[in-house]
Formats: sequence, structure tokens, C-alpha cells
Amino acid sequence: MISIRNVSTRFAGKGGEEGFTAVDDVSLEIPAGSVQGIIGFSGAGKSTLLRNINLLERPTSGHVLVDGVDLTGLGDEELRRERHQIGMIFQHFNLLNNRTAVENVELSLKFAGVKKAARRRRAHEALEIVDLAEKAKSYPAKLSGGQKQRVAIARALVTKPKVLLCDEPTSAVDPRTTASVLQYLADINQQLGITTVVVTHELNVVKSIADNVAVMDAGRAVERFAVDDLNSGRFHPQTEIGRYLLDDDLHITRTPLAERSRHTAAKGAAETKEHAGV
Ligand SMILES: Nc1ncnc2c1ncn2[C@@H]1O[C@H](COP(=O)(O)OP(=O)(O)OP(=O)(O)O)[C@@H](O)[C@H]1O
Repeated sequence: MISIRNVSTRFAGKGGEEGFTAVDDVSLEIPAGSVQGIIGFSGAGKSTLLRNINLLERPTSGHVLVDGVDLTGLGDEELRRERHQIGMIFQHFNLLNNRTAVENVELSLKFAGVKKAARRRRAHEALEIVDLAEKAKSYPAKLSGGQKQRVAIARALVTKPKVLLCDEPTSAVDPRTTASVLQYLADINQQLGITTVVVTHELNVVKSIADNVAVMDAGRAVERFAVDDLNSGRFHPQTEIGRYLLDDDLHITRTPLAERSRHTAAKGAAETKEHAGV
């Protein structure tokens, strides 16, 4: 459904600085109706690859096909039309603060050329999908982080896209809200059959929502696996970055409390002696 073929994205350097390759020859097939996770550390190129899918960031080379249409080969007008098939949500929601929830959702329809008469009705319907009908007239400042993300989801869904791109959708909300936002995304994927791509650095996010995952490191997709295979122990990462990322352990080195207190006590006694000039 989404076919990423040998995509590379190189950013030009400023003022004689060397350029930077953020995405390096990535190919990825994302089946229709599936949830694809993209995981990696900060700076790995995840967001750039996601933005390559709707050409918010045009790849330097390679092709992106959505439903068989090569977006990289389209002119501006055709690309604008195809983009209405692709919704996107962001870490910081990107709502307009001077518009109510329903007006934020309506804007997507306006850009898609939907007539005014139908816009308000459809925007209310989209807010109902994310259980926010009663907040339709609230401004973003009066909404919690989770509610803002749900408005953003409604805004992305209202044009009935085939694809939903999610850039760190839960990084700015607490763990309980994370679960709620992920549940909405899972339900929407299941009920509406929207092919969903989720970029995250959180293993528990991909484990709970994705069917397939790609691990990115330094612009490359270095590992791919099905979450079922990971959960059942059939998948074993081959790269160091994969092993590190897929291990729940945070790798913090700590001295056990008992040893710490012995150490502190010994240090304290030495300092007391020193202070007393013994
Ligand atoms: N417009 C740009 N111009 C120059 N360099 C950029 C640009 N956008 C991103 N980069 C660089 O490309 C690399 C990849 O960035 P990207 O945002 O895709 O990574 P990421 O894996 O999503 O990281 P994070 O999790 O921190 O968002 C980074 O080193 C970043 O500084």
C-alpha cells in the first residue's frame, strides 16, 4: 500500500558546512490496513522518513508510492489532491489556538475543497469518533494534552484518508493518556482500515500498537520485525542498536542500596575522622 523505494534525504549544509544524510537508501513495504512502527534514537531519521511519505520533506532520491501512485512523480496540483488521502498528527498537536476544536477540524475540509454546508457536520462527526463531541466549542487552551491529540486525530481523519502518519503521537502526554491515544489509533486502524505509520522512540508504543516495526539508525533501516515474532521470542535483533532498543532495560548502572549505605557510612566515618584531625 505504501511502498518506500530506495529513499534518501540529504540536507544541504549552511555556509560551506558539509551536508547531512538524514535518510540513507531506505526501502520499506507497508501493507494496506497495517500499523507500521518506526523506532530509533533521536536523530536516527525517523521523522524525516515519515515526512518523506507525504512529501512534506521531498526525498533527494528514491520513490514513494501510495496505493500504486508514485507521489515523487506528481506535479503540485496532483500532489495536493493525493495528500488529502494522507492524514498526519504531530507530537505537539499543532492546533490553531485561536480556533475552537470543531473549527480546527473543519480547516482540513476547507483545504480539501469541501463545501461549507457539509464541513461543520463532518467535523462534528469526526469529533464524535474520538469522543470529544462535548468539547467542540472549546479552544485548545481549555483542553488537556490527550484531548488536544484527539482533536488532532479528528482533524487528520475528517478527510477520510487512506493513510495516517503519526510523528511521536504520545511523547508529550502522560502514560495513562498515552494508553488512551494509542487505543483510539488502534480502534481507528481497525474500524476504518487506515494504514497507519507511527514514529516513536518508545518500545512499549510499537509493542502495543504496531504489526511490523523498522528500527532506524543513522538514516538506515537496520532491522525489521513483526511484533508477534518479537513477543513470541522468534525474532532476535542482529544489530547492537536493535539489541539495545528492543531490550526493556534502561541500562543504568547503579550500586545496590545496601552497598551504597556501607560506602556512604565508610566515607562519612573517614570524613568525620579527617574533620576531627584524627
Ligand atoms: N531541515 C533540516 N536541515 C538540516 N538537518 C536536518 C533537518 N531536519 C532534520 N535534520 C537532521 O537530520 C537528522 C535526522 O532528523 P530526524 O528529525 O529525522 O530524526 P528523528 O529520528 O526523528 O529524531 P527525533 O526523535 O529527535 O525527532 C538529525 O540529525 C537532524 O538534525
